[in-house]
Amino acid sequence: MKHPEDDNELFNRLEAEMAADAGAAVVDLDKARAARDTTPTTTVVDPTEPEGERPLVDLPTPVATGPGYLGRLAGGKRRDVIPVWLRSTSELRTAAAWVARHYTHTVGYHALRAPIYAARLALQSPAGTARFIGGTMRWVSDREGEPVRAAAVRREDAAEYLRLSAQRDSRVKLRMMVAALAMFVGLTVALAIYVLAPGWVQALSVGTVVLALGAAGRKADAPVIHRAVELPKASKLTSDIVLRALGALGIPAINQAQGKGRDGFEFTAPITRDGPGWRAQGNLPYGVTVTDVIERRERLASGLRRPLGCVWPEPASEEHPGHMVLWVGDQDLTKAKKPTWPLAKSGSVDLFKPVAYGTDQRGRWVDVTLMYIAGVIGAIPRMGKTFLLRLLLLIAALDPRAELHTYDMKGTGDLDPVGNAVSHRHAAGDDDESINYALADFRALREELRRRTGVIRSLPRDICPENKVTSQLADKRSLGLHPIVVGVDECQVLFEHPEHGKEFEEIATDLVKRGPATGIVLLLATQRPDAKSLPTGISANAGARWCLKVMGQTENDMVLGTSAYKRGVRATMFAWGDKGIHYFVGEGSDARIVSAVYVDAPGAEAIGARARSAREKAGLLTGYAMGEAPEVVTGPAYDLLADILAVVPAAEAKVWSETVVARLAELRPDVYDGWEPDALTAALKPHGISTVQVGRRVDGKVVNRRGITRAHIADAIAQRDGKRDAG
Ligand SMILES: Nc1ncnc2c1ncn2[C@@H]1O[C@H](COP(=O)(O)OP(=O)(O)OP(=O)(O)O)[C@@H](O)[C@H]1O
Repeated sequence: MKHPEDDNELFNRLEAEMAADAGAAVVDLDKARAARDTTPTTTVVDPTEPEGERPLVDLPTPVATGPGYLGRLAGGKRRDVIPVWLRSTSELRTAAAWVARHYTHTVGYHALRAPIYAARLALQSPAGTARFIGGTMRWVSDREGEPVRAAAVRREDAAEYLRLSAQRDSRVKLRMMVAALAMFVGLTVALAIYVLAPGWVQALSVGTVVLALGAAGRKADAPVIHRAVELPKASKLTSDIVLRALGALGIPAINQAQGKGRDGFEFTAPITRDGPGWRAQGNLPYGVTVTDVIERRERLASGLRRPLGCVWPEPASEEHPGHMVLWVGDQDLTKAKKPTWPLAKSGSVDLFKPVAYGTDQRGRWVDVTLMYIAGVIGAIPRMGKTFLLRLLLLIAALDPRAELHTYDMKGTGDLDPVGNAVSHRHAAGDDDESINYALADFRALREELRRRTGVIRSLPRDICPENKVTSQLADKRSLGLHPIVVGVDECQVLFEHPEHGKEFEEIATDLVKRGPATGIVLLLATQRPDAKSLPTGISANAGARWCLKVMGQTENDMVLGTSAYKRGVRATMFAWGDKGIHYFVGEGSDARIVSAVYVDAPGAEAIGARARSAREKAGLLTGYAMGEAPEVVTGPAYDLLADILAVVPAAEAKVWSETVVARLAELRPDVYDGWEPDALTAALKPHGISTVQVGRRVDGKVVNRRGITRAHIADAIAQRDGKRDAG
C-alpha cells in the first residue's frame, strides 16, 4: 500500500476536501487520479476486493487526518484583534470612571490627613536626628568594614590586616573631609537662609528638614501614611495553580495523568485577563467532562485557594463536553462592586428591545427582551426570586405602553411598589378574595388572548408580516395590542388551588403557548418547582428561564429545561450566599450565570413612581393603580360542552379528540383555533370528563386514539343544568 507522499500531496488534500464538500461519503481517489493520468494510489480498501488485504481502520495520513489544511483554516477560531473591552465604549467608560474615582478618592483621603502626617513626622524627628547623626558617624568611621578587619585579626593574617587598615585610614580621612565640607555648606546655607531669606522660605526649609528627619525616624511597624484604598490582593492565575487545583479534585483520569508526569489538562489558549479576573481554557483528559469539575466546584476553589464565589468553571457549548472554560474572578461575585444600573435613576424602556437586568461574572451587562417570551423563575426560598420577578416587572413598568397584572400570592407586599404604582390588576395574598380576583383576571386574559389572535389574523400582511405583535403595532392604540405583562409570585398557590387550580393551569398554559406572539408575557415564580406547582405544559413551553439556587436535579431541570443538569447547567452549585445569582436561559443563547441587579423596596418604589408619572403624562394609567375595580368576568363566554354536542351528532357515540377540535375550530374559530387534543382534555377535566381510547378503522386496520364519549358530554350538561335549575 503506497502513501501519497509525493508532490501531489496538496492536490490530493484539496481533491478530498472538494469531494467531501460535495457530500461524497467515500472518495475513490484511484479513479479520479487514473482519469488525470497521475500516479495511482489507493486510499480506501473495499473489504470485498479479492486481494484479501485487511481493510484499513485508520485511513492514510494526508486524506484522513481530519479536515485537511484548508478545512483546518476554515474551522480555526480567530482571536479578537482588538480586545472586547477596547471595542465597547461603555466598558471603556466604566473602566475610566473607576480609575478617575480611585485617584480622586486617594488624593482627597491623603489631603485631609496631611496635618496628621506632618504632626507624626515632627514627633518622629528627634529619633530621626539621632539616627541621622549615628548613621553619619558610622559612615565616616567606616563601620561597614569592621567585620572584615575583625575576621583578619581572628585569622591572625597580619598582611591582610595591614592592607585593610591602610585602606580604612585613607577612607576615613576622605569621608571626614566630605562630612566637614557638607557640614560647612549646610551651616552656610542655613545661616544664609536665616539672615537673608524671607520668613516663608525659612519656615519651608525648617519644615522640610523636620519632615525629612521625621521620615528618617519612622518605625517599620508604624507607617505614617496609611493606604487610602485596600486593593483586593488577587494573585495571578498560573497554569501551575490550575493544574494543582485540578489534581486536587479527586478525578481518577486527571490524577493518573499527573501521576505519570503529564499535566492532566491541555491548555488551548494562554491564561489571560478577562474582565476583573482570569480566564483559562483547555481540554480535560479523555472521558472527563466539565460537569465532573462543576460537581467539585468547592474542591476546585480550595485547590485554587480562592473564595467559592470567584471560581466559575463552565462548558464551552460549541466545543466537546471535555472543553472547559475556567474563569477565576478577583473578587467574590456576590461582593464585587457592580456597575450602576442604567435604569435606576432615569430612563424608560422599549419592551421589544433588550434591556440590561444583571451582570455576568465578568461584570458585563446581560440583557433580557421581555416581549415574545413566557418565563419561569425557580429557586429555593430566600434566594432572591421575588426580587428578580419584581425587577423584571419594574422593567416592564418603565415601558408606559405595558399593561401590568401583578400577583403576589405570598402576600408580603413585595410586589406592591409595582402594583400600587402602575398595575392594571394587582392582588396580594392567597385568600379567597385574591384568588377570585385573579381568576376573573385570568378569564379576562384568555378572552383578550382570543381577541388578539383574531385581530392579528385580520391584519393585512404588510402591516403584520410575521403574525405577531410588533412595537409599531403596540403603538397603535386602536388595535389594543399593547404589551401585557402578567407576573405571579408563588404561582403554585394558583395551580394547586383545590377548586380553580385546573382552570388556572389551563389558562396559564394557553397564555404561555399563544401569549408571546400576541404580546402577552406571563412570568411565573415559584419556590417549589415540581410538576404540581409548575405544570409541565407551562415549564416545557417557557421561552425564558431564571433559576437561582435549587437543591436537586429535578427542580433544576424543571426550571432550566430537560437534561440541563446533565449538560452541566447546574443551579445546585450556587452557594447559600449567592443571592440574586442565577442561570438565565433565553435570548437565544446558552445558559449564562447572571447576578441580578439589586433593587431594594425604596428603590423599587422610586422606580415605580417614575413609571407612574410617565404613564400619567401619556394618559396610560389604568385599572388598579387608578383605583378602578375590574369588571367581573364570571365565566367563559362560550359553552364548551354545548359546542361539543353541536359538532358531534348523536349518531357518533365516540369521536377522536383531534376530530372534535377540528370541528370546534370551524364552529368558533376565534375561540378554538389552535386547540390541540391535549387542550380539549385539559378543558374537559374541570367538568369531570376524561377522554377515553377510541378505536377507528383506517385502511382496514383499527387505530386507537384518545377521544370523547358523546354520552359523557350530554350527561355533564344534564347534571349542570339540573343543578342550575334546582339552584
Ligand atoms: N440581586 C440581589 N442581590 C443581592 N441580594 C439580593 C438580591 N435579590 C435578593 N437579595 C436578598 O435576598 C433576600 C431574599 O430575597 P427574596 O425575598 O426575593 O427571596 P425569595 O426567594 O423570594 O424568598 P421567598 O421564597 O421567601 O419568597 C432579600 O431580602 C435580599 O436582601
